[in-house]
Amino acid sequence: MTDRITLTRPDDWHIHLRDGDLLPHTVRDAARVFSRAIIMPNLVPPVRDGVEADAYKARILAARPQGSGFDPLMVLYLTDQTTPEIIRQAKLQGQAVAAKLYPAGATTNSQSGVTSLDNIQPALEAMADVGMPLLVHGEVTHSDVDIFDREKAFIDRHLVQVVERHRTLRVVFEHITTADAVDFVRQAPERVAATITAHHLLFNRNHMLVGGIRPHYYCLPILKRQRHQQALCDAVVSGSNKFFLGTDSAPHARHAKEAACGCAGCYSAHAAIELYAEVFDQLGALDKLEGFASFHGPDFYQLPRNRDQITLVRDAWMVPGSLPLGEQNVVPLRAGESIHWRVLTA
Ligand SMILES: NC(=O)N[C@@H](CC(=O)O)C(=O)O
Ligand SMILES: [Zn+2]
Ligand SMILES: [Zn+2]
Repeated sequence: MTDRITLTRPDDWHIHLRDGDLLPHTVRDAARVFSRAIIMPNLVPPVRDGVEADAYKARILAARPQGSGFDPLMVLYLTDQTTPEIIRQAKLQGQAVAAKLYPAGATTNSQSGVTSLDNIQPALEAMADVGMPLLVHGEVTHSDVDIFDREKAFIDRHLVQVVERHRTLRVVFEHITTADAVDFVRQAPERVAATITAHHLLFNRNHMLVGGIRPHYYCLPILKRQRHQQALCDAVVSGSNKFFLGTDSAPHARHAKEAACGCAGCYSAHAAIELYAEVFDQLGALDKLEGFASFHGPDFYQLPRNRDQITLVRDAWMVPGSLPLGEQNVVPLRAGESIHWRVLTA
């Protein structure tokens, strides 16, 4: 049994840091282990252009712990109004590394999202042209589509066409949750990849719904049945470079989740790499963790791999029942339970 593993320092290719007085807490948790992170732009109002990305980046940098070299990689939020000029300018100025498609109404703070893909064709053409990857929250929003089928419907109705139509566009299918998404990404061209969260590897919808409803497991895309969880695990164990780490750590205050209409999002930044280590360990695939966490992401984004390393040891610790994040309390993943791996601090 392996009790210790050393990895090239990982990055998080999908995280929500939020803003304001949450920032010092979310940035500290992300920067604890990750060297870089793709910063999701779904603020209110969202990060719509290079100037807004620069301003948000400055707030993140100001919130870093002393001495931290944490590097936030900024992302534009596509709206019906996003022009090719906005894309070209942000790329030219180095203000954003990617742009994110939120179908309007699909998830938290997606009110300003895209109402029809027709509206962003010129922006997508510009992205393909300048080499700016498209990041996708891949769920349809039509009320006639069951919430458990929304990811597959998005592939069939939209993603296939986007990939076919824009032949040089690089695409990251974010936080995939189904066997259908795994199959789609596998058979797609090299320029199509996906992030996978720790919680979609660890849990299925039974964890959320059997024996009582557990709002802290509620996120979007929603946890699916076990067969899909297994397909995600198979994808990471395969070692394919098309799959990489993106926590989708997304804090919501306890009162906003433990409510009659609770918010979607799980907080995992307090223990992200530890939770992934646990999954890979359970799958007997600790040797595949470094590729997934530290190599496939930078390779896809055409960025250098990190040079330094972290070490994880098999050593259980208890996660607090709740974490103070600024004025708010957040119930993190594994709250009040133990995690079997720990990061060795130098
Ligand atoms: N994943 C979630 O359930 N929530 C995210 C938004 C998102 O990534 O879809 C959030 O911002 O809270
Ligand atoms: Zn999303
Ligand atoms: Zn997200």
